[in-house]
Amino acid sequence: MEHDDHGFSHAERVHEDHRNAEHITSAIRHAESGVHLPRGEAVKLAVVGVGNAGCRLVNQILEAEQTTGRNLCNGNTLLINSTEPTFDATAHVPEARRLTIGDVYWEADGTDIDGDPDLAAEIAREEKNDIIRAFDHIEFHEVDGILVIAGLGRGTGGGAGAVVIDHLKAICDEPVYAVGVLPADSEGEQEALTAARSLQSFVSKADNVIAFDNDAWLDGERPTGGALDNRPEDDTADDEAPPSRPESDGSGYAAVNAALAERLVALFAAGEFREPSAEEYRMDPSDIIRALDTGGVSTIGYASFDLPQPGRLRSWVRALSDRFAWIPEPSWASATPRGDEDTPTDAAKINRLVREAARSKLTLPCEVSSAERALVVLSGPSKTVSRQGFEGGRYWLEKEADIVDVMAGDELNERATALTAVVLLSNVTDVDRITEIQETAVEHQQSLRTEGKQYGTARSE
Ligand SMILES: Nc1nc2c(ncn2[C@@H]2O[C@H](COP(=O)(O)OP(=O)(O)OP(=O)(O)O)[C@@H](O)[C@H]2O)c(=O)[nH]1
Repeated sequence: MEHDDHGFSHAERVHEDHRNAEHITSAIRHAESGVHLPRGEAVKLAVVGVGNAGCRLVNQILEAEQTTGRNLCNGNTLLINSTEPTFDATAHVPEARRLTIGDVYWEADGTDIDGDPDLAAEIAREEKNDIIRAFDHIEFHEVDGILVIAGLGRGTGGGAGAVVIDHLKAICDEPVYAVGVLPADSEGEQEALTAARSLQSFVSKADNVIAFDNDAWLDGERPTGGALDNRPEDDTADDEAPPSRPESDGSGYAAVNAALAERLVALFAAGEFREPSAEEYRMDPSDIIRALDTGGVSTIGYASFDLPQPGRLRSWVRALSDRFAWIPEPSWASATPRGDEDTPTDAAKINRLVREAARSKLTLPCEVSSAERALVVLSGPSKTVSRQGFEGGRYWLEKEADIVDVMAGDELNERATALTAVVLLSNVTDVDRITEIQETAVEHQQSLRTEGKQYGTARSE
């Protein structure tokens, strides 16, 4: 196959020209959308956890920041819950940043939110002043957006979470995104109904909702007889089994929370490492905001592989010869590739990695081609990042996965020990799990009506 001076085949050249034209369009869109993050500046988001799930996940994000050396929120955190979360679940968040709502109700007549989103929403509206005062802990001028995180299947996250988004929108100009956790099927019909309603109100209020499906993520990882499985061992009794919910300390969620936090930090804190990179390939963090501009529901894919590490002696010799040009590098120290080689194997690997990320277990499994926009971020040491492979992966996402608007950028980090691809698919519309939850919700609402029961205890919005 014939290649031009830049090593592109004809098809790749046509694609490259198209891409250059897109860069210009993208610059115009940036100017129009008012997103003006300086290149190389990572996005900073304040993270607000509402309810138990939200509080645990904020804590987990802070832990992921520590282990990865990335910085997503710069300490801008706030927890809002109707019960005091356990210390373990919030250890990384200072006490001053934890607000308890609804205790007046509890003290007056023992009323507890306990799964009731209408009551939770009413409380969050009545305690608006306390919530707004708690927002003082957030340095709004330091952040590019707010991320409200909540489980949608019960009262505090689903009901109060939506009102917290309203309060935030009323006082700040930055976009307010949400992370909404969908309940597992085994939790029951009431949780499905609450989640269906809460998802609808989150989508209408927030600028974008990144969804996480507990059903897909807990499935198969549910420890038998462990905290997540309260059901009888006989699988045939599944239909009659009572709804199961993990233990109240949330220990059964540890693995899925770690996976979600890892993805959120890898995506939003991308651009944090600012090693020199070819300008046209460097990750532009404003693209994250542009990708989320679609509104609707979004999902994240992730793939990574560990890089072979050179032995200690080899890296020491390499470091020496990098530092002092007059010290020649012995051939045995160069046994693993270095520098800017772009071998076909590298290219194929990177291309595969991008595909794997898009085909990986998404935070919300969906039909990838139903996404309106996509953003791919590749992160790793420069010697492992094959530009050709990355372009191939991006090309695949556009053509094979049939997504019209794909943004891409790399983040070179010489200290990384793994090569990572993160894919954000925004405004996905073909999602089986959401359809399933909506169907269960409709059936449950009908059966409640037939039985003459009321949903929730407080007035609805
Ligand atoms: N991934 C994940 N999901 C969770 C976790 N805790 C709860 N959930 C999910 O989130 C939903 C809401 O649960 P909680 O956060 O405990 O409830 P809440 O929002 O505090 O509401 P109330 O219990 O009514 O006060 C549940 O239906 C679960 O699907 C968690 O730590 N991780």
